Amino acid sequence: NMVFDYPAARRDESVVDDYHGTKIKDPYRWLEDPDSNETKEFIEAENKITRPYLDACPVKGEVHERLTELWNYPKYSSPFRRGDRYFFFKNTGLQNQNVLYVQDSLDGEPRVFLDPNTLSEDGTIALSGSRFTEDGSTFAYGLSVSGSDWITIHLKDVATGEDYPEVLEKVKFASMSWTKDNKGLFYSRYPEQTGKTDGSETEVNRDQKLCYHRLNTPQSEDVIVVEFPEEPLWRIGAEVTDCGRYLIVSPVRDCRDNLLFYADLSKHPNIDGLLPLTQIVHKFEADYEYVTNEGSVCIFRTNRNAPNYRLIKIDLHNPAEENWETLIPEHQSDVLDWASAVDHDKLVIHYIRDVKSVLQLHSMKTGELLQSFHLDVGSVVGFSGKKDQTEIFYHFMSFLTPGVIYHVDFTKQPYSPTIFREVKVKDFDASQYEAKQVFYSSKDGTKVPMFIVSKKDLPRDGSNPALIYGYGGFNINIQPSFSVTRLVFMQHYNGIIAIPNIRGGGEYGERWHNGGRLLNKQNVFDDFQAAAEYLIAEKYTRASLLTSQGGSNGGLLVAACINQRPDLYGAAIVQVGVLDMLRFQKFTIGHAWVSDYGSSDNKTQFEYLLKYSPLHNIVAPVDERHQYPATLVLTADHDDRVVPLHSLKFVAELQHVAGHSRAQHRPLLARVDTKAGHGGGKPTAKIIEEHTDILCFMTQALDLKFVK
Ligand SMILES: O=C(NCC(=O)N1CCC[C@H]1C(=O)O)OCc1ccccc1
Repeated sequence: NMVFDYPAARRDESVVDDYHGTKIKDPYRWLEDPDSNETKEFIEAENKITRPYLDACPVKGEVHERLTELWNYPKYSSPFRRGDRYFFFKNTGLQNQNVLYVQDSLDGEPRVFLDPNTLSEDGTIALSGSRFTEDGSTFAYGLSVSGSDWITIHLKDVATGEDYPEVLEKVKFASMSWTKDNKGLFYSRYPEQTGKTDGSETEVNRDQKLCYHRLNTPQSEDVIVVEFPEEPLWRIGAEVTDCGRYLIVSPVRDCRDNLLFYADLSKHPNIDGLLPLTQIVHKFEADYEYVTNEGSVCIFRTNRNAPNYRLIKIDLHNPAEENWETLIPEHQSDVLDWASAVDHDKLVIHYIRDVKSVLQLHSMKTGELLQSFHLDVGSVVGFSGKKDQTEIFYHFMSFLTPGVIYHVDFTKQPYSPTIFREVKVKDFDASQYEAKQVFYSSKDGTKVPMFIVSKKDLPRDGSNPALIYGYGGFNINIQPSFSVTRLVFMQHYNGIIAIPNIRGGGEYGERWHNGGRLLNKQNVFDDFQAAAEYLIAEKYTRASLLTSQGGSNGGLLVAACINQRPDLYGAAIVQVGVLDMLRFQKFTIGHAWVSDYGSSDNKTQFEYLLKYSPLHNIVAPVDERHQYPATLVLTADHDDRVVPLHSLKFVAELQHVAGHSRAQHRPLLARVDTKAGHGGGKPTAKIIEEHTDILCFMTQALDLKFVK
């Protein structure tokens, strides 16, 4: 094995924090300053050892070439009507950013409406959020640079394609919603702050305001319409109702539960100051999401007294909870994932049943089931339709289906879906592969579902490399999806893909989320470890051929799991991970994550966090069996969702504690990208580079054979 000369990063033993009486050292605190020369030199030194290791992979060329040719298939979004035009996103295959097209009819000649690829040479400027006016005459769109969460909002005249002169700045986590008179836009923004706001800064995001922008005026004339000055960490969501009369305001303080207010816009034809709000939900106890309304009666999707979610009706003119009515009651096992009004009096409802998508049509008046739309095993990954439209489109995908877009025309009975568009991947024969779902037992006996995908008829003798991917948090559901990179791993390495739907996610509603957060967080790691043990016990693979992979909260998962059970994995891929659990809330939007993690400001939660925080639980391997798996930590300089300092401090500590141990032969490396962020909006070229490096890391670390 190559011996690694890890950078000798300075350890400042003088940095000691006192958490409720417990002293905790933080010797790499200096790595929290992204602008210091010392930090820049550290990053350079890390890339200097990682780059040669990855480039030494003998099959790097083949992997890159194979990823590129498989990636090169046309990708489409569902078409959507705005005003009297249709729009859809398309990528011919290798374009860095998807292109927005417009057509005058579904089979009309598509014309480029907005091509973000023209905005930068390297594709690092991405479209991030957009909203058409009700009449489809104006298009508000956000642009993000180098993967940052910060966007600037631009306004385009749809007929001429010309941008209005103003640009809205200091926007992040913005809900955008036009008034139905097409004259102005509600959006959320942060105040001017000292220092950079380009996504490379780590300052806390605070004091978000809801503003109203009149089209064709400078941002300086915008009006603050809603603010909660005594709650600097709240983010303010807002949406104009379908009828245009009300503004629904939903403040959120972390990543679950919101309050509800509304403003009656009919009483304020001139929006020139703070809007008087009527509060209808007064406590952070549940999620409430506006679906549609009929007059003053609004339909919300909520988990209030319904962990699997339900639809309720709230009359804004009589909003007390005792007057709320249930429109669609909670299903005892299916999770109500989203609902959308269509064709005036119907609702399209998406359920998740054992991690698979179910799509149904219900009556908006009675809630009764009208019909189901048949789906194969897989996921609905896109949808378009509106209350006043008589058609819908939905986009289906699965592990072995790259994408099918269905169309339902409600002007014709029966409502039967037709295939609007089906994409194929060159020389991919799905019949060579199989995707199945198994249920395995976790440490506490909980049954956890797991998808296993691979070539058919692989030997069950532990000789196959496997890749186990997890997330486990924030009520997020990891449903089946099509991935070219996983296809390369299956096709050319005889690899097995395993995706356990571990607790912390929302696959089984709020109970599943609660079972994997706060003081239950260890269940998430136990579920993941049990999945790895299952794969080994069932002889799908063996520890030395098993790679674990996760990003962000999933990066935390992978890092915590290799600390606790380094013997279970041959390699570990820790992408943009949350790794310093004692300090995450101090940077950018980290404070929003306390709903899943708790906070070190709370003694009980501190003691729990300290037990699994990746940065604080690195131990030197006592023997080769307990050496860390080959570990690749990835981050990027404009990640302002999970700031890079997490990865830098973690890899410095890992190299210091484990890297210098005689028992540690496997590499412990960091790959720090530039002009890149948390992942959203990443150009295709950068994605292919990164996935090539990950497959090359696995090839080198596990000595895998690439078969043609
Ligand atoms: O922080 C998150 N989401 C959670 C998130 O991005 N997390 C949570 C942990 C690390 C990282 C991840 O897993 O991607 O989004 C910011 C936001 C904007 C508006 C309203 C609420 C929240």
